[in-house]
Amino acid sequence: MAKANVLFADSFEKAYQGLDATIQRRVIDFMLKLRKDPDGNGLNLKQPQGALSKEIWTARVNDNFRAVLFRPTADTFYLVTIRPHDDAYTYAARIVWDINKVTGGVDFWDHGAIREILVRSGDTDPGITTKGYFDAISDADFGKLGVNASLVPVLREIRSEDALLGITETIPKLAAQVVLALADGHTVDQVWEDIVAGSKAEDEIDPEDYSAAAERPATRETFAIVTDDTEELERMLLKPMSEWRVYLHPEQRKIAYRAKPYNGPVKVTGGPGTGKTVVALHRVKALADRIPASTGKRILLTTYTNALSDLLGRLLDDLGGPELTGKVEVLNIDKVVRDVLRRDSESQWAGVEVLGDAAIAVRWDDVVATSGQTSFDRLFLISEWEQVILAQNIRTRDEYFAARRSGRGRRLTRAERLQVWKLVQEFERRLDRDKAIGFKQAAVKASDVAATWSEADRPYRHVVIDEAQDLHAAHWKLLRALVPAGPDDMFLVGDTFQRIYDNRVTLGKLGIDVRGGRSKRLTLNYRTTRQILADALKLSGDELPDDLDEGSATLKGYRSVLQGGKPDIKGYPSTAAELAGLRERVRSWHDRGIPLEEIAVFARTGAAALAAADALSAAGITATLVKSGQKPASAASVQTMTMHRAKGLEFRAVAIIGADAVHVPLGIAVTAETVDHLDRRRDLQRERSLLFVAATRAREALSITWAGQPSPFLEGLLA
Ligand SMILES: Nc1ncnc2c1ncn2[C@@H]1O[C@H](COP(=O)(O)OP(=O)(O)OP(=O)(O)O)[C@@H](O)[C@H]1O
Repeated sequence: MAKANVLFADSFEKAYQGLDATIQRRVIDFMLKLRKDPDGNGLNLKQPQGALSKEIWTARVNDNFRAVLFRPTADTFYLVTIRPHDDAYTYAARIVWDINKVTGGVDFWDHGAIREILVRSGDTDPGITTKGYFDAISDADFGKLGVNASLVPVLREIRSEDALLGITETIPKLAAQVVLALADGHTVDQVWEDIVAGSKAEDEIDPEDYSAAAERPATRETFAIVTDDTEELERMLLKPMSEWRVYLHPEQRKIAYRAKPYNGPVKVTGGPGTGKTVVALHRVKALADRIPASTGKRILLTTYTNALSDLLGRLLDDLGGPELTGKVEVLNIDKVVRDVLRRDSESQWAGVEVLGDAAIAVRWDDVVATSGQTSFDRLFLISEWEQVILAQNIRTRDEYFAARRSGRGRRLTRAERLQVWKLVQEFERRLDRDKAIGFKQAAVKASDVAATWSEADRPYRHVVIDEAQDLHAAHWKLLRALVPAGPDDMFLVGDTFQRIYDNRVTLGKLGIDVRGGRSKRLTLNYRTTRQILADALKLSGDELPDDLDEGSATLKGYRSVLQGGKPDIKGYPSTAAELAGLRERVRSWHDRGIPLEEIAVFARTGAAALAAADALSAAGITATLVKSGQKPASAASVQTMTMHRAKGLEFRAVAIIGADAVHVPLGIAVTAETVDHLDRRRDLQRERSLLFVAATRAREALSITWAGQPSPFLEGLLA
């Protein structure tokens, strides 16, 4: 007999994880039995009385627990949840099933719960005169947006925000996003464009054909398929809850698993928490699946910092284990640079010290101090060196005289250019003397080396890049040269709203052309609650950053469907009082059940992050200062770190401290107006982005505090 087709929903996985190990084993047995012989003894399939769908059943897991399932055909089973006996029957009687008319995916929802929410929030009270949220939306529009017709009458009854938010937690995910966007005032056309169009089924939808529906991406977002491999099944169910490994949103799946090769580089942008890293990881998997294991590490996965490349390596292992990691080199960009220089016998790499930004800054200070001039300060010179001279790989004075200085605010006369050139020469001479090199300089050298390689010598077949917004032009030239130009050569994800280093590029000019439908944007945030997101957006300011090319980036349609409490935004009279407040806040988060390692404290400076760790430790709360380049502590400990270090991470609760007018923006990181007004604008924007990055690391709880005057960037929040 052919085996039954069994799928399980994310809600089933969640229920499974809440059970004791002995019951979990029974659940696995139950699933395998269901697949082998659904009508056999022991499963005790029964239909609840008064159920809303006649295909709803419950089945025996053990004496106390039953599974709730949907059986549209004799041999297809969709598992929804596992509950104690009576509960399972009650729940089963209230759920509704359908094939979505737009996505073709299988939808289900708890219809009984919706009614209860409306009653509880008073929205159904007779005599209520408040207008409904959706009075202006026609039934046909709801239908066009994939909202099931039987949901529309209840949606029309929603009058309060409470009911709105409660109901969006019980209806199918796509409908929830549509409803929230409409409630936020987005037009039907916008909602179609931003939310629904990407999930539309590619084939014709037969409203009765649950076998075809099971195959569609929209179904696979919510359901995973049960195979006969017990170990794999256990692994899927037992893994810590990270839904993204199993269920990609169709918008994400389409990008990561496109069957046809992309005809060149692909760029994926999107606000914080939209799953860019997740898409990059799945893209790596999709590409790896197409190459044989025997060919070695033919995919490069890279990002800006070491800490993030470590994290990517771990996530990749989670996603595909050794079979996948055996095909992928995961390196941060500076290691990629070293790797290339090491391959080249002429680059005389041995014994050269590579200097980070802080060491470079100190050395520039020395050059400025001994130069006897006051026209150019350190910040200006670093910018000119990195963003003009290194970015264009300028080698001679004449090249510098002829160079375009686009993006620079201060015009230079020929005499001034000569003066700058001499200072740069002096700076580089001193580095040479000390056998040292800056990271970006090393990248320029490496890209020169790689540019001499023949197509056949390029080491990778695919390059995938995370946090693309922070890479320097020399990094891009290098990456471009590591992979032969052609289908699926480069795949990059990033968000210029989160740019926190001073690197700006126009990819098109660096030989990375992402036109022709190869620029994608993700808009749904999976990390942060709506409440936190709304406040974080007020920090990001009005200025729109570039899109890594000649256009502007946008956060249009950016949204979350998660709910939570309002962030705590608060000033204190002194730093001591602020730290005392921090201790209390951390305690209360911990008392609420948030483990210490899921709580983070971010500050603009290392000194303030250290002070926070000390203050917490002194109060008996275990806390660790995580330095740049270090891994976060794995033990139960609050993590304190700078905002720079926080990039790419996430925590259940985040406290941002020291958001005062002196430290945010940080004076020494901002060019004076008189030196270069464009640099100043960018520096301020970067400081703002830091705060935005820090705030968007929070999943459930966020506080932003300061002592004395609040940061000017908090203005929108405090208004
Ligand atoms: N389809 C999905 N289903 C469930 N969770 C998801 C999904 N996609 C992403 N997530 C979760 O959302 C969070 C954010 O994802 P990710 O880190 O990939 O976002 P990002 O866009 O790279 O964020 P940032 O730019 O802020 O670093 C992670 O916890 C991830 O596991």
